[in-house]
Amino acid sequence: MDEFIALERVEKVFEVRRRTGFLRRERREVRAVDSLSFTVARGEMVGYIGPNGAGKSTTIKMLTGILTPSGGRLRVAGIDPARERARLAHRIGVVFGQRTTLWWDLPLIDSYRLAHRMYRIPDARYRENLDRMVELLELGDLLDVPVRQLSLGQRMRGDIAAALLHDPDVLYLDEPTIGLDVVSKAKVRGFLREVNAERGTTVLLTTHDLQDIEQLCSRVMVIDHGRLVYDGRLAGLHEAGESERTLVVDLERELPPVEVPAARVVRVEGPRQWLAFPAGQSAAPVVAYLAERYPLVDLSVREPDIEAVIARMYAEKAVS
Ligand SMILES: Nc1ncnc2c1ncn2[C@@H]1O[C@H](COP(=O)(O)OP(=O)(O)OP(=O)(O)O)[C@@H](O)[C@H]1O
Repeated sequence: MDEFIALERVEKVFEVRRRTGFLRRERREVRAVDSLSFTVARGEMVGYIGPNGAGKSTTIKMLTGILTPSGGRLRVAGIDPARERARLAHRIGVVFGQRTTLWWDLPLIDSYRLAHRMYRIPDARYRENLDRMVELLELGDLLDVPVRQLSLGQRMRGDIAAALLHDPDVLYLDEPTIGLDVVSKAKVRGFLREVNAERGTTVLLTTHDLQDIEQLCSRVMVIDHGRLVYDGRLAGLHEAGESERTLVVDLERELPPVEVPAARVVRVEGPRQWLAFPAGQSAAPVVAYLAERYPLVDLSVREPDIEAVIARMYAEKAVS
């Protein structure tokens, strides 16, 4: 397999100083990315998802060379991004849904002319690419409009075109459909599918919208606390099953597994028992039932792990 993006035990540790008193400061390490390994083949479209603070942006920043890893080995198109950021820039395109790389006060076309010069795109290729983008992203009427006057959906299409004019081999998309209406989302997704099929562009997509993944990516990676917790087909996440929460109960003494409707004992350790129950259901009836019949000392509820959460989110999306 042609490994276009390769990470081997990549780490990123931030040192943060926190004020803990009038003159006291505490140093703390945040392990944003922790021994992360994966490869992406040329032409793959991969979803990269996880909860807030999971380490997604940090990964993308290392892949573009903005941040240097604290450890491990990272390559994009055979290039070490942190060492050869300028050379890599010609091979990658980046789109941030929350920020624009376009010139705010200038007509859209001026940002493209600048990219033409900056990336030294051959004239014929520039014209060809621009024409194709204008056609596919319906930018014709927008080229002479100052960027600040564009709607969010128009601006996003403008940004995506800007990221692709220099024929990058890989495209990083960070929330490309955030805030867009249904029609604009469909346009952006349709275009990305087209670009991937037509040019074989490798795409790494970060999103909180699982429909982006569903419609674009055959593979999804889930990151949590800087670690890869799932890598496979989206259907696999789906099949990860009905997610469950866990009620941990401490009884006065060791007892046989408790019997509670709509919950089942999954583990017993001395007087402590673990009960799984559907995540969508309140813990209150289970707790009330237990409290009435068993000598309870303490209890706590554990949320499902990220895979299960994402499986459930996906299941809900699929139904709605
Ligand atoms: N420059 C920094 N200095 C210190 N800590 C940082 C820095 N950048 C990120 N972090 C921390 O690293 C962790 C991972 O952050 P990151 O932005 O990569 O997460 P994310 O998955 O992109 O989250 P979100 O979905 O909210 O954008 C977080 O705990 C964050 O607070």
